[in-house]
Amino acid sequence: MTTGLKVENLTRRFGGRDVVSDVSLEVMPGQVMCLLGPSGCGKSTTLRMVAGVDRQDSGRISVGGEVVSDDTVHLPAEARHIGLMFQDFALFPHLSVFDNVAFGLKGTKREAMRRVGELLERVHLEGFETAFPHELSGGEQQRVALARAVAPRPRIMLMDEPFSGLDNRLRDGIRDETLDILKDEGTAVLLVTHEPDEAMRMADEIALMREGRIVQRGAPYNVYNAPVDRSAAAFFSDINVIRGVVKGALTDTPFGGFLAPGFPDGSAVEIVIRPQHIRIDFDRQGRGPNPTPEDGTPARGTVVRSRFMGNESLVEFRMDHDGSILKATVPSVFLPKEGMALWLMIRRGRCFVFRQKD
Ligand SMILES: Nc1ncnc2c1ncn2[C@@H]1O[C@H](COP(=O)(O)OP(=O)(O)OP(=O)(O)O)[C@@H](O)[C@H]1O
Repeated sequence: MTTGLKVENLTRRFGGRDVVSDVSLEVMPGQVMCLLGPSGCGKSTTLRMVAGVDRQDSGRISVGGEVVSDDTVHLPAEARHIGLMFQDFALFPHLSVFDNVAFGLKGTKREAMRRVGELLERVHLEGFETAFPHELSGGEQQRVALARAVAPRPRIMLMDEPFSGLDNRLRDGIRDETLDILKDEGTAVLLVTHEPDEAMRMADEIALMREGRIVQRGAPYNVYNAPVDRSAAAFFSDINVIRGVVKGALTDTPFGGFLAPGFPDGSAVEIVIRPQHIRIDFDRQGRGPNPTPEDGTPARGTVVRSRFMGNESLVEFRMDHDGSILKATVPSVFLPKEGMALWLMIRRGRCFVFRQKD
């Protein structure tokens, strides 16, 4: 039994298509789980079923150890002890800040005043009690929405892209503030986002979704550093792909051999490398650095384009050996001229080898 949220084998069909397919997950109190995936992969549909505004075709949802929806039971949204925060967080425009936050509270007026006061202080909006939503900035409205959602002490908080309406400058602060409050309250949080950065920043655990299924689950560090396949790797950053065929547990490429453990001889594989794991070295009269076990053999390319991205520079190369394009990022400023020849090496410990799919 879990005191948080438990979802078992949830499936939802629209027009004969499984939009959510056999999704299971568990979120403990005080934990943040992010459903991360591209548009249309079924994240919001999953959340809507948990919220109780849509019903699954099969599967079970439990909150605090109590079944709230399965084949026989189906509690309405308001009986599930769930808080909601969506992108269009829609405060009640005709109610003051105080009344918005107090809206879902039961109990005496005194208790409500204490709870609202405590939360407005927590979101740095003390003194705004009598203001109306239209008098507040977007960030302030969002903080009222947070206070309102948290006020009745829901066991579960469901959030669907809750910060996407805010500009970047506000967003980071409000994300952190929201996390702190939800952790303090011990709420189990299920958050939907299509932005990997948001998921990495907020989640204790990421569930990566694709075409209605969870394809990978784990701590942000693990999902980023041990993707299950090429698409999972590509979801988090640009990637480079080098193809090859396994021979004697090694894949031979212009960058030297790559270990391909577990792949039989003759397997077509792809070696996936993130741009930050390519090492760049200078050309010394047509010669590059010596091969090393960590970085393999250097291969030469010429700069096609280089761009400054803020905290790093992105350099694109056309490789001498096959004309393919490889992308490398370098911390800070490195903007070599177009046409310059440089040598590239690939960090062996940081690349992934997958079976070639197409
Ligand atoms: N009520 C519905 N009737 C028919 N199809 C639906 C319905 N609701 C969702 N879908 C379809 O289910 C799929 C998944 O939609 P969903 O909104 O869950 O995706 P999502 O991952 O949340 O995407 P986004 O980030 O764009 O909101 C989509 O193809 C959508 O068109």
